[in-house]
This record gives sequence, C-alpha cells and structure tokens, in this order.
Amino acid sequence: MTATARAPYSLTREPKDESTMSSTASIPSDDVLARLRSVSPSTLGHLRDHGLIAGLDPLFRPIRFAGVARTVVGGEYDSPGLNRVIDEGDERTVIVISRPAGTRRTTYGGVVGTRARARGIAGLVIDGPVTDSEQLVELGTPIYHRGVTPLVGRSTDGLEIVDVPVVVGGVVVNPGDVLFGDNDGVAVLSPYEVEPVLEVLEDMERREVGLRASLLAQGADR
Ligand SMILES: O=C([O-])CC(=O)C(=O)O
Ligand SMILES: [Mg+2]
Repeated sequence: MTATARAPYSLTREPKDESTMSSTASIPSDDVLARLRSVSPSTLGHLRDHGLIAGLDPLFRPIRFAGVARTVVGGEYDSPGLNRVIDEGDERTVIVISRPAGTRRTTYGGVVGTRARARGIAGLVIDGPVTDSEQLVELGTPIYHRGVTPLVGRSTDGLEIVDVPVVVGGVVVNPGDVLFGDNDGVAVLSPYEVEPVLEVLEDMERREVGLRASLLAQGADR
C-alpha cells in the first residue's frame, strides 16, 4: 500500500430525508440517463463485479444506451408480454428478457424489432438469441444478446410473464432498475444508487483522461 492510496469510493449515500427514498425520487431524470450514456460499465468494473452483465454481446458496435428496465420472462414460442411492454415503452425503456424455457429459439426479430424501433425503445438485453439480424442492425435499436438463430416464434397464445425480477447473464434485474451499456458490457443499478454511482464514474473517467494523456506524453519524451 503506498502513501498516496486514495480512500475507497463510496457508491451509496445515506438518504438526506425520507423523500429521497420515495418512488418518484428514484426515477432517473432524462438528464441522468443522458449522463449514464456517457460513462462505461467497465469503469464500474474497477469498483465491483456485482451488477455487471458479461457474456452477452452487442449486436453491433459502437453501441451506447441507458434506460429503465421493463422485464419479460420470455415464452418459448410466443411473445404477448414482450409486445405489451414494447407498446407501453418509450425512449426511456430498456427491455430485459430472460428465457428460462430455453435459449435455442427466439421471438425477437425484424417484426418485433420494428415495433420496438417505432416506439423509440432505448435498448434490449436478451439472455438468448435474436433473428433477422440484418434487419435489427439496420433498425439500430441497441441490442445485447447471446447469438443468432433461425428457430423462431409460432403463434400459440402462450403465456409470458412481465414485470418480475429476472436473471440475465447471471445478474438479477428488477423492473425499474437502471441499465446502461456500451461496447464492453451492460451495468445494472438499483434506482437509489444511480446518482452517487454516476458521480463516482464521471470523476474516475475524468481522472483517466488525464492519466492517459500523461502516459502518452511520457512516451513522446522517450
Ligand atoms: O416473430 C418472431 O418470433 C421473431 C421474428 O421473426 C420477428 O420478430 O420478425
Ligand atoms: Mg422475422
């Protein structure tokens, strides 16, 4: 341990009063979501492993998104719940789909993706494959996924469950959690910790800009 070691960052903050814990106080503003789109999950990865989705891949790069989770337990063949959350969603919504019934098939492709694009959905995180990948890339909605497949949905009037805690890429996502992602992964935050975490990440990234500049400058001196 060197004499210059810094105190550890605190990622949580004592609520100043009860109002900061109210449900409306924990809904991130558009400004906070915009700031989250400019920081990286990998910066949070310097501080903890918890809440970081690894093992899913972006469908395209560059990719950046932030929003509030609506969760779907994906049916194997049909997507009534998924269609509902898409139709109720907007540019603040990140749809998070777990697929406990199996990850061979998908119900997310060009048609469902066009529905999501039309609503302006901020992003999709699916613990399983997608299909019609060329169309999805063209549509441009940020997607984290696990591969592609030609095995797709059939109309069965099946049941899908929405707005329950799901596990995606080994991480629990509750409805209302705040997600942000970039080329390297996706981070999941509880609503109450968004602002303190964001301030820490912005500070760390500012310092890293200076560090990288000075490393480059040292190289130039050699
Ligand atoms: O309908 C499905 O199962 C997925 C699909 O192909 C689409 O959304 O276009
Ligand atoms: Mg299709």
